[in-house]
Amino acid sequence: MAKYVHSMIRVLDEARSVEFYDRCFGLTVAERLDFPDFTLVYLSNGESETELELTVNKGRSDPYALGDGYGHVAFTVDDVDAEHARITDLGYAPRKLVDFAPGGEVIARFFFVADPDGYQIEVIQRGGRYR
Ligand SMILES: C[C@@H](O)C(=O)SC[C@H](NC(=O)CC[C@H](N)C(=O)O)C(=O)NCC(=O)O
Ligand code: NI
Repeated sequence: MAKYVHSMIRVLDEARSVEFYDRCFGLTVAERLDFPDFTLVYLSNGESETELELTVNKGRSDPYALGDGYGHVAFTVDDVDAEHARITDLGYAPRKLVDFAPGGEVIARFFFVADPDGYQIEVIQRGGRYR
């Protein structure tokens, strides 16, 4: 049985990204592997076994092309309305809250917020199918 362990995104500024994921989602650095050309930073909330891996290519300053393939990384929260207000107060400008009902019935309430490199992060109300 394969075990899902992480997703990786490439970021330009390690400190900026670590601060964003800590302030918005309580992720902290579980492991940091530094090499001559790049650094791998593994973020965890200390409970979930899955991590977010940040790759920092040293000397890279031009923004990554995220393309039209990348969608989002998702978190669930206890109170999505309160988190929307809190992340707004932090100055990260989340998009509006959505009651997502593609077939007429609401299947999720969520919002998106862009991380410092432009990766969209989905924040979903916990409950229903989202434990
Ligand atoms: C250890 C494991 O979690 C990894 O993800 S290492 C994968 C490896 N990463 C790198 O070489 C980092 C620097 C590279 N310039 C990059 O930006 O990825 C790798 O094979 N990366 C290629 C990839 O497509 O992920
Ligand atoms: Ni990896």
